Amino acid sequence: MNKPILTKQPDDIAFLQQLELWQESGAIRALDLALARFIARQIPEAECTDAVLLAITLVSERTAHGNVCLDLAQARQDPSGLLSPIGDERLRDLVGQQLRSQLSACSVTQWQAELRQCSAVDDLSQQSAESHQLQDVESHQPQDIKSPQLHGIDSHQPQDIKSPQLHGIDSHQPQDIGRHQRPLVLTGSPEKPLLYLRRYWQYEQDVRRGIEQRLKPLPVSEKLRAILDIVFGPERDQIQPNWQKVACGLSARSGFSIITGGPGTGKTTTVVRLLALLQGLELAEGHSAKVIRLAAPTGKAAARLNESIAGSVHRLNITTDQLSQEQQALFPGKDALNQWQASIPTEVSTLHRLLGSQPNTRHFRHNQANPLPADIVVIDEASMVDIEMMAKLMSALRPDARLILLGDKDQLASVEAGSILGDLCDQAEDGHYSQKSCTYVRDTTGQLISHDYQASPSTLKLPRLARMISQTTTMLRHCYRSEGQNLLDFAAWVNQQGILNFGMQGLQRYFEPASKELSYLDLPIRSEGQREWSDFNQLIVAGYQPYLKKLSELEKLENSTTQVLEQQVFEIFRLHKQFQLLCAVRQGDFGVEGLNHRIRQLLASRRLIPGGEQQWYPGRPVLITQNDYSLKLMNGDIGICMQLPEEGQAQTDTRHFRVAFPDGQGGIRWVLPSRLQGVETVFAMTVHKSQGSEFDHTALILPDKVNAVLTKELLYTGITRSKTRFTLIVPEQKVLEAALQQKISRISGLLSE
Ligand SMILES: Nc1ncnc2c1ncn2[C@@H]1O[C@H](COP(=O)(O)OP(=O)(O)OP(=O)(O)O)[C@@H](O)[C@H]1O
Repeated sequence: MNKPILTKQPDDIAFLQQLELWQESGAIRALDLALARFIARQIPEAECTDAVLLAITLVSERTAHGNVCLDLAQARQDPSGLLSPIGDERLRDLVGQQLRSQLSACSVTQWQAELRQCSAVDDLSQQSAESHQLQDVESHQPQDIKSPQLHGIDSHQPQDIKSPQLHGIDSHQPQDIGRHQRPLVLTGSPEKPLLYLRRYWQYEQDVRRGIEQRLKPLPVSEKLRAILDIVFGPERDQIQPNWQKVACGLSARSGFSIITGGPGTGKTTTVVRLLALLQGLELAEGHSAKVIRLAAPTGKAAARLNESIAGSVHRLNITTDQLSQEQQALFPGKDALNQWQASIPTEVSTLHRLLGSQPNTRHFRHNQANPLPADIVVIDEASMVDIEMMAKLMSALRPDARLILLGDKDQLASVEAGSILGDLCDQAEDGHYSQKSCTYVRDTTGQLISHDYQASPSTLKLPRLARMISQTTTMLRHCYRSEGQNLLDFAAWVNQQGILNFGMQGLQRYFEPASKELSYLDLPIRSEGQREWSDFNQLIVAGYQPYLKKLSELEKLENSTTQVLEQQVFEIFRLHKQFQLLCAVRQGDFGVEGLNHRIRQLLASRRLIPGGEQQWYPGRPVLITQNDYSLKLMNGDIGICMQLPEEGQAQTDTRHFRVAFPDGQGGIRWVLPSRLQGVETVFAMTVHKSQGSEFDHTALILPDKVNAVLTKELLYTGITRSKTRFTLIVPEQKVLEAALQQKISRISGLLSE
């Protein structure tokens, strides 16, 4: 049955003209409009309703803001969060009013019905759970999603949307678009209908499948308790339950597990003990050790885990005389213990490197066809992993490989779409452990999970997958850090949105009287509307002076050996890590761009760095913004420009700039500035970019206007980048108040029934 070939021109469609205005106002991207136009060309006129085009535009626009899909009911009920903020007030009102009138023009039921009728939409919403499952399997066939044409739409490259291949679809009959090639997927329940761009739907399916196939409880050896006792040593603290032990027990019986917790709760310590437990179980049974791979989403996070995991493995040091006779029988002799300890890896790579990223493609060397040769994979800082990367990781794992995710669920979600760790840990606070899990934990770890964390009637209301994931998730609840307690208490207050109960007085409690750990700076407006920056300047100079002073000594170094030089450079990096200014936004006087400029001028005026406008100068700290495999530099790495004597010519005056980067293996990598492509000055850094890093003292400056990116998660992430001191810089108190009340809400269907 052939439908007529289309003759309509998108320019004839009044709603598309309205969308042009939306794009000009900044409410949607050119890409969102291009997608709506493209699909309008492909589908019969009768299907091309305003409601359909609106849904396409919104789902595309929402993914740019971190959402995996569009919840139609929620969009209709609360349109305030839809579309990007519009600067021009008149346009804001006009576009807002147009959006509201479009949304109120049809009910959610009608909206779904029109989408179902549309040949660009693959309707999975009415399928039974069983056929849904079948669909998952079917849709996994490579031709569904791997065709370059569809990657064109999905990968959001406008030029691909106009690719001849896609026009090819246009010039043929639209009904020829196979169901599995339709660019949109409608799913969810009648109460929560979800519309996806197919690529994101597929990613979510891959992640779900990867988790589900690992949730079946694994057999657990009866030696578990004995080995766990060796790994943890004699119980010193009386905190009950010891959540670290609970985490090891729950993770040991599942192919998928999550260990979450705030700063200093012992995530790294616990994962080292867990890996020791898993390897110990293998070795005690006479099997060979498992292949373990450790990874983190950025170079910086990988380097930090590298450091802390090496320390934790070292502290694990188990000796024969510590063991009882029964325990010695499991690991007879020093060699067996050495072999056990050596089986725990300390090398951490980035996730991209682990999967084998290939230049200029979204594909990785390791995938379903060429799985990663690993039995156990640990991913740290998992909150930073977006849905695409998680899906690629799941596809690259062997079906029998264990996956362990570590991270702080309360931190900012990934920059790209998805908030996987947050979604998976949504219920972690309350535990929801079943009776079976509690009995298992008691029998294998000796820990008693109190009633507060056991399953309750509310557990039954959770989706099935959420209930299952709760049984393999542990939230570490005790902080073992000896310093910065006041700072962590404040972070917890921000995270729990204390402002809703205690107002701003609740916040003052932490800052008054000013403690060494927490300080508060405002930037009052003095004369002629000018702000008073003197306290800020003092803070910045005090923060950056130590490393810059040390750097100036370096320039005077002559005849030094490489070793001495490197020691000096490490000292410069140590001093540099003492302080970091963080910003919430990029643009404006209070954003990264304005503040980098201001700080450069300030430091030059104090003769701490050279004046002038040259791009490179000694003391310039830089952040790598894109992976560069040839230089072995990863997104997030920080380097410092230095002026050094040329190697072998120390006594001459020939001096050159080099950018120094710690190589993560105890050495320094020197790079010519001209070779660095994606770098930016980092006197000021966004909170997003600071994820995975830690500094002794961080100062977080807020902008002077309320902004959608200001959320409690952003504040929490900024505060927890500090080890010992935190300074909050607030030009306008109402902006802080708004940020404390705002929560990130990202739409996904990961845990939907
Ligand atoms: N059970 C414990 N008993 C005593 N000290 C502990 C315990 N667990 C962790 N620690 C100590 O607490 C500190 C923080 O531990 P760890 O680095 O494992 O935490 P983390 O959650 O990974 O921290 P971060 O948030 O900084 O990544 C370390 O000094 C560690 O030695």
